[in-house]
Amino acid sequence: MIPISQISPQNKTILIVDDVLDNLRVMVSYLEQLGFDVVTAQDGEEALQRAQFVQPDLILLDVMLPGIDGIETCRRMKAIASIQAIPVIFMTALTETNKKVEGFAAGGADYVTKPFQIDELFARITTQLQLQAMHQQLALQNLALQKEIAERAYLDERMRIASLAYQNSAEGMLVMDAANRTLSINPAFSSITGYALDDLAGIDSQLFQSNCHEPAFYAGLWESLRIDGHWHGEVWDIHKSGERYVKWMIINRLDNEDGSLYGHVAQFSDITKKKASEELILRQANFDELTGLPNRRMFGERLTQEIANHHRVGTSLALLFIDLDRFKEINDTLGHAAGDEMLVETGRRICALTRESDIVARLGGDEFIVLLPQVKELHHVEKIAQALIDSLAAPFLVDDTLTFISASIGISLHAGTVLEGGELLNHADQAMYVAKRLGGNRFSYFTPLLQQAANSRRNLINDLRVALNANQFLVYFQPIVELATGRIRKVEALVRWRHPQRGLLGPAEFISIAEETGLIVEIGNWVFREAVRWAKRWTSLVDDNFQISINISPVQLKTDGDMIEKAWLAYLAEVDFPAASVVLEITEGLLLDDNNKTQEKLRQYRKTGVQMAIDDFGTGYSSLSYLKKFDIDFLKIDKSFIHKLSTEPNDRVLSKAIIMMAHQLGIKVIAEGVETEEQRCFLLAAGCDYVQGYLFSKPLPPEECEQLMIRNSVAPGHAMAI
Ligand SMILES: Nc1nc2c(ncn2[C@@H]2O[C@H](COP(=O)(O)O[C@H]3[C@@H](O)[C@H](n4cnc5c(=O)[nH]c(N)nc54)O[C@@H]3COP(=O)(O)O)[C@@H](O)[C@H]2O)c(=O)[nH]1
Repeated sequence: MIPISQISPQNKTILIVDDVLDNLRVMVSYLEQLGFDVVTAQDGEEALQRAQFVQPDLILLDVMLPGIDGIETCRRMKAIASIQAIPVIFMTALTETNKKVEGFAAGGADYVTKPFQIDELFARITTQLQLQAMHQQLALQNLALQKEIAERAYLDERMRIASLAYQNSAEGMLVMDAANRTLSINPAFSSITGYALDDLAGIDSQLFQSNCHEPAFYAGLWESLRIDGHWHGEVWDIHKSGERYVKWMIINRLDNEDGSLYGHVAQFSDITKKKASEELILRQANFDELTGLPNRRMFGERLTQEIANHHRVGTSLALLFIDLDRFKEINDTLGHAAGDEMLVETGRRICALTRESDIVARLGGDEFIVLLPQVKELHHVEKIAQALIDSLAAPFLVDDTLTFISASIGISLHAGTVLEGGELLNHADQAMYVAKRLGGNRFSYFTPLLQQAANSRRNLINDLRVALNANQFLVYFQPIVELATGRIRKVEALVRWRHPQRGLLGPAEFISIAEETGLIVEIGNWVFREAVRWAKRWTSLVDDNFQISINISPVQLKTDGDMIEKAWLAYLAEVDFPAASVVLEITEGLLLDDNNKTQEKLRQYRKTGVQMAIDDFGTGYSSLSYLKKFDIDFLKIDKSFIHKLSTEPNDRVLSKAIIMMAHQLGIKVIAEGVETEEQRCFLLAAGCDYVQGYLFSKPLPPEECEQLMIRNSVAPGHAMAI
């Protein structure tokens, strides 16, 4: 409570509302003498405006006013938020007793009766000001109190949430004092470690010291906590049951307000299962499931490391590529389980003959590899290779049966020259094939000659990559002649590569590389468009039944899923060339391909109207039943067959039989490689439909082929060779 004596008129403003000017003058002069600031108003409306504008500390309000009286003025003041707290003292006449009661009801704080004693007026003013000051003080205290309550509630809520999180966290938590005694643990701690608070309370927890790690590990941990106040990492620990587990743990130092150590808080999660599954994934990615040996991926990594090492240290390293001879037969005759058993035993025998520093891996199938990282003498490599061959030639006991197998080993050496791992492996692979070609059960080195072939192959691959954009491909055409009339009815498109250094190359020199590298897809698409472009031009020279034969590689079919449906048919529509005028030449192998997708694809092509020819018939399975199944239009008897017609009576019989059976199946026959008049006559007599070969023409550049066709259309002949 502020004593009255402390209420000073200084800086206190009083609004006097009275319509009698004399009254106003007397009161203003008196109150100003006492030190108050005074403002005046002469009616209720003016009083309301001034009060809001001036914000006085107290209002002296006459009851009797013109317009709205003092009671109503007070009532309106109490309804205005900005001034409703200002105390109002009514000034009443002696006779207005009833007005006093009304004044209190309207919100008045006090009253003075006119004519008033000056001392009484002062006493009432200061009392109201004092009360006002007390109200304000109380309001402030109230505000502070409310703030404190809100803060406390906020802190309580935070504590509640923290406690909920602590109790329900999936991570184990532990709080320790400065002497590492356990103060508190949460339920997850107990479920991960098996320990309850009673087991640990007050005891030096030794939490971080299960001795699963070397002492230096724990020393490092404590050192980090001491210096950084923080540590995190993987810790192996022992569950109360005695089982080992691994956890991911974060430890933080807790300080008192003065900076001294309070203790530590540790939180951790059990990562044993996660780690085990990570290890399993890593194992599956890097090791062969059957033999447990490193797989191709891991071997590749180790080889790269060893080559880098080799450059640093300057030693030689050797790769031994081991492939079992006739392993397929074992699988086919004894079954895959027996094959697997042999592979496991093969891995064991190889490991038994190598040192720990050597790397043994299974690349897949029956291919194993040994890397000898520090080769000092060549004869040492040979000794190991021979020992491996001898060991693998020893009988295997599979299913209580003694089984024999042998191995071919290719050796590549890395000494001096800078080679990449893949290249080294490739060399060993090539050398292994040489050993195989020599009969197997032996080893062979990667030689300079093989090296030369490998280099030239690599160059050819590089050249092939740019050949298409450099317009180096050409299409030659070879006529296919109707035997009965001697007329050219079809031409076969045959690709050529005009190599900038090596001249004109035939497909035998680059198609297999194009297939291996996948470039055959782009090349094949280009050949198709080029062939169709010329064929369209030639249809008018021959007739509407004129056809263009285009070779298609199995790789094209397998790589570019909907090549024919999309690109080729769209091109035919674009240039308005009928699908039925295109014959796709495929090999018999494709029909026998177990892959349902390939077979389905062939059937779909057939539905588009494109015709199908089986190329090189007679060199493979020669299965006529497949031809019917796939609705084949033409069968091309292979040139090797035709070339032997004059010398091999059996081939003559077979050729006749093939032609007859094909006709019975509604398939037309084309004989390839017809070089002599004798062959032509025989084929004519045997009822063959078409012939193709040097007797009529070699494959020709398009312009020359066109000239030949013009001549042939005028004078069909038997021998047209130019
Ligand atoms: N995927 C693709 N493969 C293609 C493409 N172009 C060709 N090829 C394949 O290459 C094979 C060899 O073709 P090529 O060297 O052009 O040989 C052809 C003829 O020159 C040759 N032939 C023709 N007549 C005779 C002959 O009387 N004697 C003889 N010794 N050889 C002759 O045969 C080849 C054509 O035969 P074929 O294709 O079997 O009808 C070629 O076979 C295709 O497989 C291509 O664009 N894509």
